[in-house]
Amino acid sequence: MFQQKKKMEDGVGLDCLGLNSGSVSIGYEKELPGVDIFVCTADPMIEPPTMVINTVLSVMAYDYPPEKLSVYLSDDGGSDLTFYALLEASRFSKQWLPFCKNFMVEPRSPDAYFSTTSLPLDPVEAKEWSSIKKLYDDMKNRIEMETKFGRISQDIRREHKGFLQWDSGSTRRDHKTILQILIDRRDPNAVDIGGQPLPTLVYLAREKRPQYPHNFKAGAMNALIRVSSKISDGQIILNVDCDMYSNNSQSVRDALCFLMDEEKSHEIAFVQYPQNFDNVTKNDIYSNSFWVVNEVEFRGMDGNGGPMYIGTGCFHKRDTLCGRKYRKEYKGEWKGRNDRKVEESASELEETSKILANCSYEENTQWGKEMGLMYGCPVEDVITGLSIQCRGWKSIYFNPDRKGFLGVAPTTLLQLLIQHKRWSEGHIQIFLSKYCSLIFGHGRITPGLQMGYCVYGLWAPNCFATLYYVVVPSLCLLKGISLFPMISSPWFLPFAYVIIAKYGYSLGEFMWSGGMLQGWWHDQRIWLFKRTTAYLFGFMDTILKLLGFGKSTFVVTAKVADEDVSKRFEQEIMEFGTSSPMFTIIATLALLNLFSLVGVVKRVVMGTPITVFEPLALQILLCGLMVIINLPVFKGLFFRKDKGRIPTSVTVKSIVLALLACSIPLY
Ligand SMILES: O=c1ccn([C@@H]2O[C@H](COP(=O)(O)OP(=O)(O)O[C@H]3O[C@H](CO)[C@@H](O)[C@H](O)[C@H]3O)[C@@H](O)[C@H]2O)c(=O)[nH]1
Ligand SMILES: [Mn+2]
Repeated sequence: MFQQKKKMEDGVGLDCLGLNSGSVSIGYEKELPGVDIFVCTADPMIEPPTMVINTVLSVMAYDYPPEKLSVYLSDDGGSDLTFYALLEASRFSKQWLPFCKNFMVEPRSPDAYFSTTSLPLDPVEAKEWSSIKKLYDDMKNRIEMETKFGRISQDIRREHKGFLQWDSGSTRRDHKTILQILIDRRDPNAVDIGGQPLPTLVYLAREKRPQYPHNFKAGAMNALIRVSSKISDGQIILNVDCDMYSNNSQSVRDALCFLMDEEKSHEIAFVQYPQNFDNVTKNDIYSNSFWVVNEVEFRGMDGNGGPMYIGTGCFHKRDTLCGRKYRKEYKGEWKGRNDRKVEESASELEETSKILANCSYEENTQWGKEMGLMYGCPVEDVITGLSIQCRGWKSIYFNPDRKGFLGVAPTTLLQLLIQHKRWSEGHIQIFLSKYCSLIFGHGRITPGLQMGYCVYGLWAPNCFATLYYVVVPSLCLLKGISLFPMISSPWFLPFAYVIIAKYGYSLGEFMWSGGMLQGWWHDQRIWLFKRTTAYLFGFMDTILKLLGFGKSTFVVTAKVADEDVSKRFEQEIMEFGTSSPMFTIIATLALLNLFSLVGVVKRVVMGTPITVFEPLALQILLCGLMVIINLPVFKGLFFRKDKGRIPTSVTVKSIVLALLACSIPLY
């Protein structure tokens, strides 16, 4: 079964275990475990409530028995706007879910569906399609109207008792736990327009107090784990970011094929889908596609014990996420534990569960250490996954043709660099902590996986090698100092081999994984920018933290942009626009190489014989490539008039810095 399911990735759609709908073995239907789905959001301004509820609706509409499905929205923004949007979604789901099921809609995020399909030909279907689209548009308008005002009107407040939980004193960072069960599957009235039951839907904003660290997404997830254990206690937990809608209504059943497999499931802790995005443009100038990560690196890890946990699109067994250690005897054991009966009424449940999301609940417990997601690391997901694997569990990477989840990738250069700073910082922190895959992982995970983690763990220190290569050879070129062997020397061969093999392989790997030549070139540019800025800052911040300065942060990636910024993203024009120190570094490095190249050209024009340049050939090549790859930077510095250009202050700073660097005497 197991191997067969894996083969599905290659398009051999096999219906393993009979779990997929419409299959023969109805018997399995009864055995299906409860699935709790956690959606995390943190800020209604940069994660618009309409986007969040599209994700919620897409996971509510999974092809899975609704009485076994519960969806929880964690709102770290503690915003009544998000709550209002969720309330609207709970009403709209009564039409949307039956529509999806009757017409086999795909994808089941209304926004994504209506923007990719047009009016169906069949008249019956067309009528339904138009009426549901109108309902959706009306709802979206209502939500956007309230979001624009930034405040919920009194009329709407009166519609639901949940709004009473926002009292005058509550702010984002200081409020008590807000918990509302919007749909209770035990309620006989919780049915859709066709009379079918609806999945449970819960809104949670855990308590926030300034004196308690809230531990960002990890803290939110742990509160969800506890609250859900009281309300639905699904044995499987799916975790998605608020922008990652479900693009495939079969994903739950697919994941269960691994998690319930008769032979192997007892050793599997989680099933991870890759991160894919639906806003990637044709040539992908910010290299958001992760071709090589998804097709090479994660498959490699999969073959060595399993991929990392990357925080979204991941199905966990509740037990293992809560700290359970692997033991051989577990085989076949967990299936028996089904459907705990909850006696309390919805409002009683709300009151008793609220306590579990209070700040003080975790004091003197193992939460954040041995239980749930681990605290203190900007990539809480990766360190948690690693510790699960070190407890003896395996994981599965599943990447079917029809993508399981689609999210929103960064649309400006700065957003991208900030995201990568967080990631590189998180990975190096793990590498330098007691959880280092080489030390802690020794004897616990396979050597292949130990090394696999190092690829990411060593991202950050890589900045130094890159900085050396983009600065020193060019400066030496300017001064006429040769660093590499002559082209005619046999010592040139190893250099030529490394360069050709490295870049030839990199291009090949990129294209085998599904990328294009242009995309690869953009990928090289982004690697350069990431290494010289994001990784450098990530490394420095880590060192500062190790020395006791600075504290953990989590800068949430924006999922919306101004109209003209989005337009430039569509047109694939690189977005600078703000004066960030990262841009000063990028521009300075570009100019420094430009000046060196100009220096060479000047000498040629002045009549210096070409032979003089032979010992400098590799440096000229490197410097020339640096100038070409930085063309968008020069455009941003000197040739653009739009708001996305490099700001004048950055231009001035970088020119001064580059000139200073060029005037350093080297002997
Ligand atoms: O205090 C916080 C901060 C963030 N989030 C949520 O965490 C998710 C991820 O945040 P985002 O800004 O989108 O970060 P990304 O860089 O896109 O996230 C990737 O990397 C993170 C770790 O760095 C993981 O947590 C994510 O799951 C993974 O998708 C979002 O849904 C946020 O709403 C919270 O719930 N609380
Ligand atoms: Mn994200």
